[in-house]
Amino acid sequence: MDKLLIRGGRRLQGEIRISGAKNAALPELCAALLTADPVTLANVPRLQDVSTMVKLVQNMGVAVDVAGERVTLDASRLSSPEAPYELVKTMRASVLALGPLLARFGEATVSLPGGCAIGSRPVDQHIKGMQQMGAEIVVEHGYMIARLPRGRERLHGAHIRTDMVTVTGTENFLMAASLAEGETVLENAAMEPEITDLAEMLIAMGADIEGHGSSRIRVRGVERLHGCTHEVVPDRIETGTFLCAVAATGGEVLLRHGRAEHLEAVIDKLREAGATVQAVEEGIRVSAEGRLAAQSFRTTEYPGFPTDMQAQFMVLNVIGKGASLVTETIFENRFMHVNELARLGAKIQVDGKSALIEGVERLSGASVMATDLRASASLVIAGLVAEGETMVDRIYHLDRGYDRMEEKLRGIGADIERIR
Ligand SMILES: CC(=O)N[C@H]1[C@@H](OP(=O)(O)OP(=O)(O)OC[C@H]2O[C@@H](n3ccc(=O)[nH]c3=O)[C@H](O)[C@@H]2O)O[C@H](CO)[C@@H](O)[C@@H]1O
Ligand SMILES: C=C(OP(=O)(O)O)C(=O)O
Repeated sequence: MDKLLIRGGRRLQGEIRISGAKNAALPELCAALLTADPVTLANVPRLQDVSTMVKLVQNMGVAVDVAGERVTLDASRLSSPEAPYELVKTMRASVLALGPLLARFGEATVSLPGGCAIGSRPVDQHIKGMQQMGAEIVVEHGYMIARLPRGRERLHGAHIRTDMVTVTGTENFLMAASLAEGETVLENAAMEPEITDLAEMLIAMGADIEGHGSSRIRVRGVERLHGCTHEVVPDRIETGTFLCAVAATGGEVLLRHGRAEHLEAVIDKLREAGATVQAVEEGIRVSAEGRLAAQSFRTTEYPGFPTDMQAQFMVLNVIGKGASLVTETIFENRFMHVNELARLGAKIQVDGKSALIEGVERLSGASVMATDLRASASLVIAGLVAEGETMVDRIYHLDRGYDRMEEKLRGIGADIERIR
């Protein structure tokens, strides 16, 4: 199992190129199932989840050609509309196959994703929404088995109001509604930039969508969608992770292609902490010196502070001046990094949904274990500032969602190597 060895204490200086967003690329790979024409995605990040999604659609019979960051998919023929447990268990986003399969082929068998390290993560809203659009769904032997009633060829439009804001739920409904008969209105829709990016791709395929980026989206179904070429939006969470890394170590870095307008809640907190963050033509420029001021925050849906940035920003608080309170409102178990950060010298007390952090002047290197994707990223940032050596184990979590993170960090002066 690969590990990362980090020798902390280096300033970060230079330039990093931000990759395409994992959480946009994954639904967009599934959107290729909606058409018999070839679809090309550009700026696809090279990471494990993308390889898993490619495997998932190949397993259904989709022809996929991967050429660096360009992926072309041809779903003209499908052998089996199924997402098996073996693939779904490693990547929850596999549930995104449900909407497109049902919409185009009228049937889908998708393994229930189950829980993961950060929480229970049910898919009841996905099921309810698809049922409202006319699908018959039974859950048996750990699978959602979905089909259209006898005599029906397409899903139908519906008025869907989810009980909570769900990102992949909104994406599943958007894809399904694009090929459904009639109009669908999504209330309480997620507003994340990845939703907007997916909607723009679907529009380029011929879909009729209005209101994406707001909490009310209207989709008028069309009979067929055609191929397109679409460039995946830059990854705001990768961008935020590197912003926090530079703010923690000190230095000056340009994050090429980073989009400040997608990260306002994080950037506001970084500025309040004392970092300089500027939106420039090429991306985002960040610089910081010395200890910053700890910042309290609570995670909420976009445009609030993203839960996917909670663990990384917490490191700034751990080494920041003063006390801070971090509240996680999206997932019930997203403080797995706390005990590992404590091994490096962090002072954090968790009480239910909140973590009370008392800033310390220094961290000292130790062996730590990654427990989930963003927890891994927080341990890497902590390792970059800790004195001495930090070994981060189980970095397969990190590889799931970061495109060659250690190479990018080495490029800006970090002392970090992968031990195989
Ligand atoms: C591939 C992808 O894009 N993943 C992101 C997506 O995950 P994902 O789409 O899985 O997260 P959701 O937005 O659906 O989850 C939000 C909350 O709703 C709950 N819920 C959701 C659906 C459902 O049917 N029932 C239910 O109870 C979840 O357990 C969670 O507490 O949004 C999360 C919240 O921004 C991010 O952390 C993930 O990085
Ligand atoms: C939680 C995340 O991803 P996923 O939904 O794929 O588990 C994440 O990207 O931080």
